[in-house]
Amino acid sequence: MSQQTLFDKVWEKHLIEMEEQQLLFIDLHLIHEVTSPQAFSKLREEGRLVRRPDLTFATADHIVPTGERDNIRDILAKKQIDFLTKNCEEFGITLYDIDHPDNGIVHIIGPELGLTTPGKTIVCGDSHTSTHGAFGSLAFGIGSSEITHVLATQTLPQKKPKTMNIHIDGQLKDYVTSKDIILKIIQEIGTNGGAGHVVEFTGSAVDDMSMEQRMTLCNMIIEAGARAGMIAPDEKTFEYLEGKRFAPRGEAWEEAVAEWKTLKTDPDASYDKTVVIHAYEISPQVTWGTNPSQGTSIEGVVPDPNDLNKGADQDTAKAALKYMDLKPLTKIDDIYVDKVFIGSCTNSRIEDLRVAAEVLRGYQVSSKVEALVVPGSYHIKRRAEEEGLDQIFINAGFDWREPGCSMCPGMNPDMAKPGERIASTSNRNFEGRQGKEARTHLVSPAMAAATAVKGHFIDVRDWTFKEDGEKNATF
Ligand SMILES: CC(C)[C@H](C(=O)O)[C@@H](O)C(=O)O
Ligand code: SF4
Repeated sequence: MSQQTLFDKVWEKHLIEMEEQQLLFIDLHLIHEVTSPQAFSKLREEGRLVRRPDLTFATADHIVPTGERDNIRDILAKKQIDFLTKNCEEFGITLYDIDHPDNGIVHIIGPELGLTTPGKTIVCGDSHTSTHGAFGSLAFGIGSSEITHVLATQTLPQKKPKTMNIHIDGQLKDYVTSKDIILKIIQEIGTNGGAGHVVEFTGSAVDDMSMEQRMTLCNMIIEAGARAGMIAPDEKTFEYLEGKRFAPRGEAWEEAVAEWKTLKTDPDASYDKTVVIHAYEISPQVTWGTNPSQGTSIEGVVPDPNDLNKGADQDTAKAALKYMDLKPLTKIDDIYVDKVFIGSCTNSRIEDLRVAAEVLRGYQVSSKVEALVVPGSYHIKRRAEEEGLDQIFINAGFDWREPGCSMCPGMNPDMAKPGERIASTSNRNFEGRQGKEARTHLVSPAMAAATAVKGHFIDVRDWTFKEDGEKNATF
């Protein structure tokens, strides 16, 4: 039999038709309040039902207020929430609504409820659906008409994408995380570098990563234009999933694991494209521009656009510096921020909160900074509170919130003011993303915590620990 990649195996297993347009069976359809209303309206218009409500799950996350839960931003937002509730009731779909104990960001709750498992095809009307690929599933974002199609038929016509391997070898330096790696990858291959491809991450650095770190990696590969990201399941994947609510149990679990173990790229299978990254060369990253590829390491400086390739690179860098109000050659650690946001489907899981709390313990947020930490789900919130992380954040001067997308998309009351500069653990730094004229710098949770204390970017690796466990910052 011919040698296949992980992607080929999952794709083939779900193929229903192999004509020009290939038709895939969809194992899991996730839904949120922003992109589903139109799709349900269309369904109603056509007099159709949801084909597999048992494979469809919904949550409210984007417009949800993380302070007072009922402080919904505007009439449109209120309508979206009400519509989601009504649609789920009418079509028999499980909804983790605003106050449900399982509520959270869609890409956080899928894995933590065990809905996301290896080998599944998973779709959602949301670009960061790629997150679920960390479990060896084929997971990607879809548009509104595709949502209708999946609701009505549980299938999706697709053109087969190409494959790309990003091989990350070597060991990560302390306090360097998969967020730094993915920012570096996007800098290297560009915001279009993955276009038309499903990326499989391999290499010793990926093997060493926790499931949460892997999710961050897959979450952001979409910012390099890729269709999806995938990582072959291994013992860590099985350990993460065992006992989760919707994960198989008993004999079914044993059978599932045996099948999941076959989900890896065969030794002689080839990819259409391969990129190699050395993990040990990577430092904590900070973006300076208005797309995720415009970034550099914490030891670096804001580039001089004139030093970049003439043409598009120069033009976009010039426009970005103007919007970001940054001068060429400014040292990254000389950039001061007004706000710090720790949250989003990229970096709001328990390990993200733990590392940020570890950096923060015993310190105070700078008096010039407003800081906000938003767990990705109620499960994470409760877990963090059990561990006392909330107290570390609160004592340091952070606001401790209810779960939701919060300041990531600027679609709920958590917004930055015009001109404000934010160190953010989210995934997009586009113009206006976190509020009109707001300026976003993407960083890891550890970097965000250290920046909150100093008031400007700082290399979190300068945070050292005394033997008695007390903090001793060496800056
Ligand atoms: C609202 C939704 C369509 C959007 C997406 O698809 O990514 C949002 O989640 C985002 O991150 O910008
Ligand atoms: S946290 Fe941000 S990136 Fe993730 S789904 Fe919500 S808005 Fe999109």
